[in-house]
Amino acid sequence: GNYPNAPPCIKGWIPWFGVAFEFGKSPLTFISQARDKYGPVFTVVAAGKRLTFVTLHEDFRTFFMSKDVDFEQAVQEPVHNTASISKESFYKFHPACNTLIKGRLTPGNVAQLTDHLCEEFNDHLETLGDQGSGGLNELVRAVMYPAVMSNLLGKYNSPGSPFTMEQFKEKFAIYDEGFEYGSQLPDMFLREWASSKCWLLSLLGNMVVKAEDDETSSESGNRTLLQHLVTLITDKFLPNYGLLMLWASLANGIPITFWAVAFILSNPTVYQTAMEQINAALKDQDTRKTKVTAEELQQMPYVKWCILEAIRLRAPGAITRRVVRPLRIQNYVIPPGDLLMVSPYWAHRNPHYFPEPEEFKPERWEKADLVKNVFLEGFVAFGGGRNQCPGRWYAIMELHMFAALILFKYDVTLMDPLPKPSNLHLVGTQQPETPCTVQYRHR
Ligand code: HEM
Repeated sequence: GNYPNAPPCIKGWIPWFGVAFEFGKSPLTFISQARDKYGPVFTVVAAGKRLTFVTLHEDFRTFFMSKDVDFEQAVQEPVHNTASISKESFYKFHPACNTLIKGRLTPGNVAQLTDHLCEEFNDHLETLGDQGSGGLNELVRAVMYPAVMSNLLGKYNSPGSPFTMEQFKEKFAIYDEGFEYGSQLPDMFLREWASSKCWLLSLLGNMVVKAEDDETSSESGNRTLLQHLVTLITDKFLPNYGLLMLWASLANGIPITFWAVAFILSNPTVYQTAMEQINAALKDQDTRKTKVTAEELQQMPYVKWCILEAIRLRAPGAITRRVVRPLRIQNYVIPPGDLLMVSPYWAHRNPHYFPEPEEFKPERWEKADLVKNVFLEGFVAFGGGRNQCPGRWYAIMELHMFAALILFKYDVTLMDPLPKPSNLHLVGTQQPETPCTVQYRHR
């Protein structure tokens, strides 16, 4: 129409539906093929939406910093579909929500959550017993779901509560699995997904009541994220915001933990180097009641490199902004209304920034100034700008802690080859395509 300088546009032959089918089958592969064919900036029309992909690193600054793009306007509809929060409420509360979480999870505040998280991980790891075998993905979830929930949101399972952890694992898995479709489609097309969402919303309703009760008794320094949220959100959507926060805190962190442990175990020299550091830092510790402090984590920089390398290789498929005014990128003008997309997954496969990009090479992180919390150039797993992931310092600490603890306490062996990542999803990180069994024995 009025934008002759718009980027090349990929449309399907069925009007409106566009390339939704082809795109939906394997969006990650589709993006890289489209880039090869159409160049670094291109628009995909899928299910009535225009998604404009920006693939050159030099344009990422514009994506993160331009005043002509907007985060809230890009995610409002998906937020409505996935957490049933009204448009008015979202625009009213979201900016303060983001500021709140960012403020609660600064590197300094994260250090104060470390001891409690370690206790939780230790206790849940102990329930594995002396030896056994099982799916690594299931193992990671069984330990991390309850531990991270309790660490960030407070204990939810008040005695006599009808919500069990087993049910939670099942409902959350369905909700997370369908999150991408759920963000696009009305509930009526997705019965089972919608019912899991309802279950989770009542759980959050229950946790909010508990957080409000405990609010009066806890000192401000010890409040959980949920208790802070309770004082911020003053409308009826409080549990819904709780659900979003819960999803954000588990959806990427936990699958990437799986990948981090799997990468370490599948690579003998990496494993050996990591174990030397873990054993040196924790040498006199009890393997049954292991306490890893923030200082001890700092003595295991190689393990942290492994974590960052796993995050690099399994970064979210896409992040998004809404174009609100005509936006110049390369020689194109992107029309307002487009969803602007960056794929961290593909950005991290650019050999200019990450030589041998498909290789798991923790040493590449030696060059990053991690003490000053600076990542490697070209690393965008946590997004950027005002809406950069506020949980990133927590995420790194959590993954670092989990890897150190499980490897110190247990001798773990992979029984299956390292799975391939599934490329079914664009939102969030990739799940393993095949099961991955481990054998473990308490040290
Ligand atoms: C390795 C794990 C994680 C990865 C790769 C990740 C990645 C991301 C990305 C890419 C975004 C969007 C940023 C943008 O659009 O610029 C985001 C947003 C967010 N993340 Fe994370 N994240 C992780 C872990 C966590 C954890 C553990 C928490 C909570 C403690 C968390 C809380 C959030 C929240 C609340 C938002 C929304 C921010 C907003 O509404 O402005 N994330 N994350």
